[in-house]
Amino acid sequence: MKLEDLGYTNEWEDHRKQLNLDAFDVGRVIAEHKERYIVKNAQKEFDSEIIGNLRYTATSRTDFPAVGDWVAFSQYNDDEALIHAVLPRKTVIERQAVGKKGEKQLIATNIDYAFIVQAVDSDFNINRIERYLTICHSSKVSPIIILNKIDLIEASELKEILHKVNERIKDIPVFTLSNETLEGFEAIKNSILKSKTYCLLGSSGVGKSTLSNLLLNKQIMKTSAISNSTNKGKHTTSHRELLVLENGGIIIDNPGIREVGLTDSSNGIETTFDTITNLSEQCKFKDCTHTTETNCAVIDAVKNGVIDETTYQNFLRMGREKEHFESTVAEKRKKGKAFKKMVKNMKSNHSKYGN
Ligand SMILES: Nc1nc2c(ncn2[C@@H]2O[C@H](COP(=O)(O)OP(=O)(O)OP(=O)(O)O)[C@@H](O)[C@H]2O)c(=O)[nH]1
Ligand SMILES: [Zn+2]
Repeated sequence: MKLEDLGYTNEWEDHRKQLNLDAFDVGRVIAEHKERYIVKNAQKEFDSEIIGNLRYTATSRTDFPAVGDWVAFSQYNDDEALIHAVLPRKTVIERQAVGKKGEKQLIATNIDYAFIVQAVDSDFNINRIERYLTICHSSKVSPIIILNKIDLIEASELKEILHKVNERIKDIPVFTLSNETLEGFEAIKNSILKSKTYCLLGSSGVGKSTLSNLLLNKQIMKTSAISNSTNKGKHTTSHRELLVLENGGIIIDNPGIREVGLTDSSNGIETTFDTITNLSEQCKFKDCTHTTETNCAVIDAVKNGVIDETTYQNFLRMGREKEHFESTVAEKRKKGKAFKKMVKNMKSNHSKYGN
């Protein structure tokens, strides 16, 4: 195996040189568990942790390595290593941290393509597809839609679903699949590119694990415990979340990807709903919210049936969520500043009174 087989490119090599990390080895994080990481290079896997300096200078969770990251590391034992730096990320999939408003949590990095998996029976929901598309666009990950479980519906129903999808979603590949009969499987497998990294997005039960097991020929999914020579209590996860497929594609199958929420998606929403964005240039008011204004090109388009009512509702809802997320971040920053100011005042008072 070569580093390239894990997805390494000249781009990262250039970064490594620019950052003066030549003295270190480079490897990819293939699993993470409680701040311990499995880092893989061309030769082997290392049970790793980050150096203190990286820990102390970290200002948020996103400064820590995540599955998919390229890291500069130094080996200190047969199979143990220290991570010194995370190389710049090409793409990032993140979500709002559970229970922590406004804080982001990395789910996986350096993913090239995301399979958005949806089951055509009970789970099928075009709004949800759009939601995942938004996440992909804001993460700079290229989406590919997979409509799974086609064995559970009639051909005519599938035709209808495909029609709906093609009407609402443009320029994105759509595959149909049955993990059960394997219809459509070869086409998906053959579309996978060597040394490119893929992930699977979608609700629970849509068939993501079944598909990745099929792609992996199953054997590789078996979890094998990492070396016993590592200290007790420091044991890392035994589950690899990044795996190389037989045909050279790389897959990240990661439980964190479930329930991916909407964080600040910069212009992700705008990309998915580019019709709406284009139209909004024709609105009478520059800051039109497309909700109650007169001479709003978007509302008119909805009335005339140019824009689907659900797409419009989705657009408004995501806009509200994005706003909410941004305001909680702003609030946190404000609180942080106020706290710092208070500390500073306290300190200067102390020095004034000679304490
Ligand atoms: N009929 C049918 N059942 C399928 C198909 N794909 C998966 N299933 C079944 O659907 C159930 C859920 O599949 P999983 O692969 O575990 O779904 P998942 O998306 O990984 O779900 P989580 O692990 O909860 O995220 C299992 O019982 C599968 O056997 C399919 O194409 N057709
Ligand atoms: Zn408007």
